[in-house]
Amino acid sequence: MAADRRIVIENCSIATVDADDTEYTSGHLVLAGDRIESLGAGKAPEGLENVVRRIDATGHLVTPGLVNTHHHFYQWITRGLATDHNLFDWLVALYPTWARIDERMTYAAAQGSLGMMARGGVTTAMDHHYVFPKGSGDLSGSIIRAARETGVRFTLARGSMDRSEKDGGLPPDFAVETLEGALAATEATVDEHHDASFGAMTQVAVAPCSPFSVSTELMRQGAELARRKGVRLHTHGSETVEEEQFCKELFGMGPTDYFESTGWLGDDVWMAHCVHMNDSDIAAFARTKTGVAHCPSSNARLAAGIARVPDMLAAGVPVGLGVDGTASNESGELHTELRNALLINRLGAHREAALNARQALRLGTYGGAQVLGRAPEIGSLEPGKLADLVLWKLDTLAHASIADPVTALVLGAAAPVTASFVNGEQIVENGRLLHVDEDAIARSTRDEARRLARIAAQA
Ligand SMILES: Nc1nc2[nH]c(O)nc2c(=O)[nH]1
Repeated sequence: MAADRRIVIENCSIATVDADDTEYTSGHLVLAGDRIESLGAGKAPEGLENVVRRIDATGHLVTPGLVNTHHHFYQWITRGLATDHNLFDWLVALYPTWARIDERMTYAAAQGSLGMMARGGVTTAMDHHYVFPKGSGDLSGSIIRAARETGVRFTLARGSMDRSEKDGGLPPDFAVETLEGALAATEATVDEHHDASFGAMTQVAVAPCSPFSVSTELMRQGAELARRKGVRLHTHGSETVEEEQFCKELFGMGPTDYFESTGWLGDDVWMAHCVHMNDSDIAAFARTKTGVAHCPSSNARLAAGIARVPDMLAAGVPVGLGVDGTASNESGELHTELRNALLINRLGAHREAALNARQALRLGTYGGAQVLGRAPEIGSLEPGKLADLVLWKLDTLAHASIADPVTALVLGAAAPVTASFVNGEQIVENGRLLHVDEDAIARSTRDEARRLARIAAQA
């Protein structure tokens, strides 16, 4: 949209998620080009020029677009398998299938994962992709293409594994890359796809998978590579008691100390899960501003435990929310994670207000932007920020009797998305994706899931 073309949204509740948690019961927003030009209480100012569209958003809450901070898109075509396993057993059951993915499968799975999230209010997504079978094609390119087509802002965390069974790791030997191959391919992906500019639609992070699937050398050199290139670092950390035991046996220390010893704490790092953290681990994350991708549904599905999010927030740790891969969170939705984060953390802390609705919304918006390093641009509704926002319909049977819109959004049923914008461009209307064919994606994900199951069964 040209910079002088304006969209006016009026008559809505607004939760800005700015530093003061400013909210308007009945307000307006003016979008100009790709930015939020102004917002406030009451009607938009009279006499605005070049208004190309006026949206009467009566009955809606407008929030910043949701930001997903941890996912594995390829798992969209292996949902519903190994349903009663803990993390290590689940991984061992699924690695042989995952090691057979190819470019067509990865593209379809990325379309499915992105489509499901975008329909539910996600405007910024990430994919931690760490399985690169030999001869499987341009997997990273196919994932980035799917993100561009869907219209969401995107971070590809180029993952890798090089510690297989023969080196004491968990993955089978045929599922991993070499140290040199993983580093070279990661660097090439950064060079080809990373955009460091304000408002970038595609960024790349360096993302070796986890302590039990990655050599210490790949952790160290991966961190050096990321810092040389000025990109962020991502990995799984402290997810289960088994991982903690693994680290103590192999490295003689717990996961957080191991990460610190390999250069993996810092304000350019975010880690998924962080369930098994003691006080000194949380203090180390807070001191270094290392971010956390909290994935409550996946942690429950894999019986991993409950991350100490209220303690992390109190200590000043940046925390966002993650769907996680859909082989461990079949719903694939982020808006339900707002509710699950609130409920699960109250259970974990045994405290009624351990996390409230506004904190949950902040985790899914500004917190996510912080951990992805995008907080100057997105995550809150403020003049000058990019126009990434969602109109949630709260005036139907599901929500109309709840007076407070943020409570309705977080604690109520999953709210319908009337419209969702990225850079001021609409990508969702009435819960349907505008730029891609949802029904065609449903068919191709079904077909690719079946093809993968067939190939894996024959291997
Ligand atoms: N929840 C998940 N944890 C993981 N650890 C690891 O090494 N891979 C995974 C994964 O796919 N999901």
